[in-house]
Amino acid sequence: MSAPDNAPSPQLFFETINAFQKSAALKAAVDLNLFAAIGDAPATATEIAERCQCPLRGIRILADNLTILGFLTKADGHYSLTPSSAVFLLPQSPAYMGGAVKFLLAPGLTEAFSDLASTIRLGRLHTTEHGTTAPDHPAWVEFARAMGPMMVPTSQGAAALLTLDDSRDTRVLDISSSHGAYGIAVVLKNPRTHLVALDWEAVLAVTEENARAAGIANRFSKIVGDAFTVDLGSGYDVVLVPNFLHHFNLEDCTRFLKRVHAALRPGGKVLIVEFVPNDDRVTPPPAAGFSLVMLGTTPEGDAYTFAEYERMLAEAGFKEATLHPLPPTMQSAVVAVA
Ligand SMILES: Nc1ncnc2c1ncn2[C@@H]1O[C@H](CSCC[C@H]([NH3+])C(=O)O)[C@@H](O)[C@H]1O
Repeated sequence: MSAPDNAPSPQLFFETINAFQKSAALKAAVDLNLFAAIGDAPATATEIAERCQCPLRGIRILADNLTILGFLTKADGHYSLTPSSAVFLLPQSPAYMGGAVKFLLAPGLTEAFSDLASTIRLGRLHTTEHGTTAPDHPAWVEFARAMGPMMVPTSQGAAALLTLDDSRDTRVLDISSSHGAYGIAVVLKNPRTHLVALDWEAVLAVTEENARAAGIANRFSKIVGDAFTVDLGSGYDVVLVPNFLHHFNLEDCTRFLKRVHAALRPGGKVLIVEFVPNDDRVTPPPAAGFSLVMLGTTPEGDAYTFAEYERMLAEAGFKEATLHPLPPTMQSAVVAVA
């Protein structure tokens, strides 16, 4: 006789309280280069241990655990990569995400979650005053180096939403350019477009490196400094605002969007990329869950709904706000006209 679906179970408690062990196992596999050690041919624990130059016991237990988690499959004592692991966890893959481990599990970030109760009770971060919104926060250089490959599908989806006039020279401003993936994707699609990238100085060095590698160095310039106060310039055809607004409160986002409106030419577009939960704020889980990241790492950030973006954009002077999910990613674009 099987238990009814709603029978009390401690399973969720154990899965959640031990979730840090899943992160630790995946981080160990990336650190030990275990996915590359398997590659495209099934391998035994002994073979993997030899290739990783580790004692057998740890590799066998780790490989079994990664199989339980769904990163590997196991048949007849041989481990293989799943299609997703081959795409995202083999270092030679263009979509390799192993580098993101450095940012996502950086001590500063995990520490921010070490006493969430205090953060909630105090109504401010328990570790630092400004969290990741501090000027020149060093985590953003790590982010720019580590997260670029993860942003490629989202940036291409976002670029596909924009049609730029190819009968004249056009200009795009990328706010919080970081790795540069968003601005570069637009410029690569539009041969007469010039990219202006804005971020902190040390981060812009990474943007510039990536712009050069993408072959657009001659259509690239920078604005260094605080996006809330630095001169943004004017007459842009498009302003990209990817993953920036969620760090701030609604009033500051609206104030910022007014600046963006003033920087666009009439009829120009703002394209925001964000985690956009439904009005219930609990679905879809990946987008809705992002607000916890902002609770842990910023003083006032949040994941805003489309209705909230519509209000902020209208107040800032924009019209025709539309929402565009960017599958297969968990993010959406909000586009509006100046
Ligand atoms: N006040 C600020 N002025 C300029 N850049 C900022 C500011 N606050 C945060 N940033 C940058 O905003 C970025 C946030 S992460 C988002 C990066 C990129 N747009 C993406 O979608 O992947 C980081 O690169 C920070 O350095």
